[in-house]
Amino acid sequence: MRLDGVGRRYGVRGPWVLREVQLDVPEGALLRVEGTNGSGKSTLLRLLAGIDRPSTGRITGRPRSAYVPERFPAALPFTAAGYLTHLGRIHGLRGPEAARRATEWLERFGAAGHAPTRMAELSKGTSQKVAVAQALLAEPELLVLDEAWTGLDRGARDVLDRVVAERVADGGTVVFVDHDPQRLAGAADARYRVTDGRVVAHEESGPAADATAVAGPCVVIEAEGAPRSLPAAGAPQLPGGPEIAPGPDGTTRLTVPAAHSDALLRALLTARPPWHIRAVTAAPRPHGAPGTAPGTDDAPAPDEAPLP
Ligand SMILES: Nc1ncnc2c1ncn2[C@@H]1O[C@H](COP(=O)(O)OP(=O)(O)OP(=O)(O)O)[C@@H](O)[C@H]1O
Repeated sequence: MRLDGVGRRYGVRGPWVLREVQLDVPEGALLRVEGTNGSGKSTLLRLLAGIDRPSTGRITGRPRSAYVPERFPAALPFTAAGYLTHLGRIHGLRGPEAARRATEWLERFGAAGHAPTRMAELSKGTSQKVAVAQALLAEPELLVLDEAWTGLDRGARDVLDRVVAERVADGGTVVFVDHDPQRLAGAADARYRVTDGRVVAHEESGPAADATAVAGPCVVIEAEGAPRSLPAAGAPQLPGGPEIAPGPDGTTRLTVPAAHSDALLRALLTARPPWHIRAVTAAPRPHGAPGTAPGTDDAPAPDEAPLP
């Protein structure tokens, strides 16, 4: 999909919220959109999802899209399962298949018990699970998530992380906004910032950053996944060649120079089956420094401080 000279303003005399936006949205990519409150992120996402039209410019090549809005209209005259089944039918699914998928998604997000609850009576979090499920029902080629994690409990947030990784691994595209800078940390293929009505790409770290990375700080990733999908000791074929050791509670601890942590997180999230990231922490000493042997049992505990 391509946005060419796209602008959007609300009302013929309203200020331009977006101006001259040039953006390529490739297949099989995860794109993060950032910006301050009111900068126009939701406006951009609505245009991408096709539920709003540009005031000027063109959008071409739109794939089959689904959207989780920032505010979901919860007071609808349906039960949770009834609403999802209804939407599944609108998306062209046959009744039984729509009902099956509705149940499946509610189960996956831990909301199966609320299938017969009327939408107006759902808690905010459960209502948000329905909002996410409605977007996933029809397996969209482009999934647009506007703060979709907000209000979800931890289990459901983790499920949504995995679902995003699965969609991208299957060749779909996901565009998301989230207030948590650690959301899907390192997994995004590109990050864009909406600022002064423009959509600008974030600069990625270049080769110079990589050159100094090995001597720099480390990151410890605690993850859960299929142990046989990673080698038992050092893994040069993984980004950054992480040191690998058993972590707490059956997790695996991967220690990698900070400059490679984004790429490693992406590799884990898009592995088949995807790994579940339990924690990402800064390591106290440089990777490979004498006595630190990151990831081994006698290594000093990593700092608990979250990464910046
Ligand atoms: N339907 C609308 N009618 C009029 N103005 C609107 C409408 N939607 C958004 N705006 C205005 O467009 C600007 C950008 O809003 P938008 O919701 O896109 O920003 P945002 O970056 O998503 O903000 P936030 O981080 O607070 O969610 C704001 O000034 C907002 O008031």
